[in-house]
Formats: sequence, C-alpha cells, structure tokens
Amino acid sequence: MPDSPALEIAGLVKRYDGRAVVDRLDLVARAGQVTAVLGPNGAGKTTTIECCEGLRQADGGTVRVLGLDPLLDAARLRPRVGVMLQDGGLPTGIRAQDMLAHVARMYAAPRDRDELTERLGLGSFGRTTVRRLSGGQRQRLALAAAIVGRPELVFLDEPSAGMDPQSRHAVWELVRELRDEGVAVVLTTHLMDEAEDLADHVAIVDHGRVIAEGSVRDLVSDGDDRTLRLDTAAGLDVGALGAALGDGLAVTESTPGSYVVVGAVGPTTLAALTAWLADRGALATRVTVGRRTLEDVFLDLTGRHLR
Ligand SMILES: Nc1ncnc2c1ncn2[C@@H]1O[C@H](COP(=O)(O)OP(=O)(O)OP(=O)(O)O)[C@@H](O)[C@H]1O
Repeated sequence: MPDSPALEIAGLVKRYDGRAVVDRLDLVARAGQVTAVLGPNGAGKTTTIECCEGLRQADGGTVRVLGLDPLLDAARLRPRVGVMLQDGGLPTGIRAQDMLAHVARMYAAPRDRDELTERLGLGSFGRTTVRRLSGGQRQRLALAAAIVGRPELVFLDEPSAGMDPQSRHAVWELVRELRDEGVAVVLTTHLMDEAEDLADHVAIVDHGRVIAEGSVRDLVSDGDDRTLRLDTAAGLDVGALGAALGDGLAVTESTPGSYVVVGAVGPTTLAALTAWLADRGALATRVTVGRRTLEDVFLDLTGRHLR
C-alpha cells in the first residue's frame, strides 16, 4: 500500500520502575518526509525510537514499522530499516573503514562506500579503530552504517550531536537527499534549528507524549505575530509592561531578566518599551524581534525551555 505510513505508533506506553516515560504516544511518519521528534532531555524520545527499532518491548500501545511488528518481524525488517543509535552502538575494536565495509556486505545493493566516505569525511579516520574516534567521528560513521544498505526507513537519534558545524551541514544535506529519494527519515533532536531546517513534520514531545505536531510553518505561524526578546533587570512587573505596550501583547519573564513579548509587535511597541524601561531606570542589554520559533511554541505550551 503506497499510502500506508512507514511508521505508525498508537498509544505507546513504556514504563521504567512503574513510571511511564512514554505515556500514550501517537506518531505517524511517511515515506519521502523527514519527521522530527523534538523535545527536552528525558522527554522519552530515545525510548520511543528504541521501541520502534525492536530494542525495547513496549508496555502498551502498538508500533508498526513498514506495516510489521518491530519485535516479531525483526528479521524481515533488518534489511529495510536503518538505525543510528545515540551512543553509536558500534563495535569498538575494528577500523572505521572495515566496519563500514562489513556492514555494506550484509546488504544486497549497498550504496557506494567511496561516495559515502567522501560525503561524510570518513577518509581522514578510516584506518583508526572505532574506540579511538572522537564523538563526532563516531556519529558520522554510525550514520554511514545506518544508510549504507539503502533503507526505506531510517531512525536517526540525535544525528548531529557533538558534530562541528561543517559536519552537521554535511549530515543535514545527506538527510535531505534521503528524503528526496523517498526514504522515511525519523530523527530525534533537542536542537530547534535542526528540526526547523530539516523537518517536514515535527512532533513536539514532553513527558512521554506528543503535545503538538504539524509542519514547522503550522506550528510557528500565528498570523502576523512576532516575538520580541528582551534582556534587562530581573523582576519587572510584566502585567504593567504588557499594559504599557498595548493590546494583544503578552509579556512573560522566561528566566530572571529575560522577557518574551508575543503578539503584534510593531515600531510603536519598541518606542513604548524603551520609554517604559527608561522610566524605571532599567537598561535593555539585548532586544531582538523575530518570528516565532519552535522554542517559543514549546515555551508557550509548557512554560519551560527546550534545554
Ligand atoms: N533503562 C532505563 N531504566 C530506567 N529509566 C530509564 C531507562 N532508559 C531511560 N530511562 C529514563 O526514561 C526517561 C526518558 O529517557 P529517554 O532517553 O527516552 O529521553 P530522551 O527524550 O531521549 O532524552 P535525551 O534528549 O536526553 O536523549 C528519562 O527520565 C530516563 O532517565
């Protein structure tokens, strides 16, 4: 069935010591799309992905991977699903290039290893054993190993964690290409910009549950609303500031001394803001105005920052 989702999770529950770290989570991911599972540390992202990979047994709900059960059909799924684990999960005594060659041999029609090596900059450490690789090098090798078999669905758990900006961009390029080739890419991240840049569909997860989802545009758009961020003295009266700025503007102090103003921020808002601060002898050390971000969405929904 061409239209059936590559991944379908319904009411997933996973408990550790009686505590539900994944708590009735629903998620669908499709071929030819990047689906980002975005949430703070401990939200349950890795646990969810591990249930999809057949590495953990769920306590409730259903998971269908390419229409199959990740535990019962593990052998049939192995050649069709790529997995990049957060801790690498690689054997450590083998040289990087031999590891990739070994993995490639397990598949009927592997990708060109030289091209993958070039794209991910693996050549400079190909002869180094996995145990001696830096965190970012290990990540790049783990990504290469996850996709060398041309999977239909690939799980990437924090794919660019610990990478320098150049490597991160190489990874993002590759992820976009996979998507364009029709692969279903499911990635977890707590990097807002990674989700914003890459994802066709974002599921924001908190306390083991999806609290909002949609395209980045759906999630961040709120008409003409903008977000003004202000750093100044802590403990200002946000109610009084909101009243001074005018109707339709909500002011919150997100952390002591950092304020967020959401709504129809315009030129007069800035004039009113600086005048109000001047009357109170408060100096603004930073004022920025921009569109809403996924971080703002998360803050609105939970009252907390992503990190
Ligand atoms: N094997 C385990 N035994 C007990 N608790 C666990 C186990 N694995 C994970 N947890 C707990 O489950 C919760 C969710 O962890 P998980 O790794 O899924 O979160 P995450 O969203 O991936 O976080 P991060 O962004 O830090 O990777 C955390 O509170 C974690 O401490």
